[in-house]
Amino acid sequence: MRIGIVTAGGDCPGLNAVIRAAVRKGVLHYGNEFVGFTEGWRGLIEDLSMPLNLQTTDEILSRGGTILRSSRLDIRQVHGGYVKCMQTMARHGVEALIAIGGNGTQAASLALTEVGVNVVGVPKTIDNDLSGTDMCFGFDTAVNVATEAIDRLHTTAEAHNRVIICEVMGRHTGWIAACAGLAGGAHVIVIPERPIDLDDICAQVQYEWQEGRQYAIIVAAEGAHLPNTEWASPSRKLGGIGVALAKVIEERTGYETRSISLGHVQRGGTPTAYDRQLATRYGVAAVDVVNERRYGRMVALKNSVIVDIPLEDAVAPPRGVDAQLMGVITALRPPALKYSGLSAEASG
Ligand SMILES: Nc1ncnc2c1ncn2[C@@H]1O[C@H](COP(=O)(O)OP(=O)(O)O)[C@@H](O)[C@H]1O
Ligand SMILES: O=P(O)(O)OC[C@H]1O[C@](O)(COP(=O)(O)O)[C@@H](O)[C@@H]1O
Ligand SMILES: [Mg+2]
Repeated sequence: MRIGIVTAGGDCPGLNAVIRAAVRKGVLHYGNEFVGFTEGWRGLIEDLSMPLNLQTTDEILSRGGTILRSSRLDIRQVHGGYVKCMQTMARHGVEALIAIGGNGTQAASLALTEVGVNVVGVPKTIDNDLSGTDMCFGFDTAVNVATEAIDRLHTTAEAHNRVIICEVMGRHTGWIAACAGLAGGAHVIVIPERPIDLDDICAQVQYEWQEGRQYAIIVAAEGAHLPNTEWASPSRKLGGIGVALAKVIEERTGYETRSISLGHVQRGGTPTAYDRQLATRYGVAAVDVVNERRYGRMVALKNSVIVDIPLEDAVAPPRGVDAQLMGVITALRPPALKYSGLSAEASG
């Protein structure tokens, strides 16, 4: 059987590990042949491809990004987009497609499945919020990068008696903020699942001064909503919430506040060992499902075991930070803090 592979949406570390594993299992155990469609769905629409075999996928396990490149090109905006994808697959003699991507990619895969294309999905999003799976590869790497940054921010914040805000990725959900914030000992964690309560944040910051620490680290997911500002809408352009928060926190508390945004540093570079092994397990499972001809499925991690689920389950609303993790965050702070207005020592 000839199988196509595509990577679409934002990249994340581990995409190459999935590709390598799928190709190795497929070639060595099923006699499959592979073709890689490049630049996301553009590759299928415009017939852009590269050979995938044991040689072209050698030595890519630890490499970040994707040898297939990626894009957010929207098939729905291309006239006859789905038909063009089918025609490209037919031209290459491809019977089935492995689509590695997030909610958008899985939605496109579902639409292709509905018009008769054989697709198996592999879950990918740095935000770790894809429905139907407990974990996406790339997330662990991002959490490690963010944690190291937060560790470093502690010492410089302490040296200058400052509040420092670290803005991390997380469009709809705050998994990176929550996990890196906990791992890095952040004093405040701000996530999109809960509207920002400025009084509460300022109260937590003041607490760090009252207790004698005299500095504070805030980790904020870039998708967090700041009510009554341009950062209120869930559909706004991402980026900038840290700067906005820094201004208002400094005004309200009187403490000098800085903000940094980690941005795409979180998505670049080599995957952690955890992400390499998870991505490899997904790649092997995907090629197994394809060879069993069980299409319209996405491989997933459930309770530490790789399973496969209907694509319909993957396109459900994003999976937010769960109540237990929220409970851990609140367990580490005093229960009833109250913002007492601009602090005397800061204003004086
Ligand atoms: N509801 C949808 N139906 C069909 N295709 C979609 C849908 N949403 C997104 N896509 C396609 O999937 C691509 C990747 O989606 P995007 O959200 O950018 O990345 P990801 O797959 O990581 O979520 C989009 O550019 C678009 O072509
Ligand atoms: O790569 P872009 O287009 O700048 O998008 C950045 C955003 O994409 C994400 O990395 C994840 O989005 P996807 O899962 O759709 O790829 C967000 O966390 C991030 O803020
Ligand atoms: Mg998406």
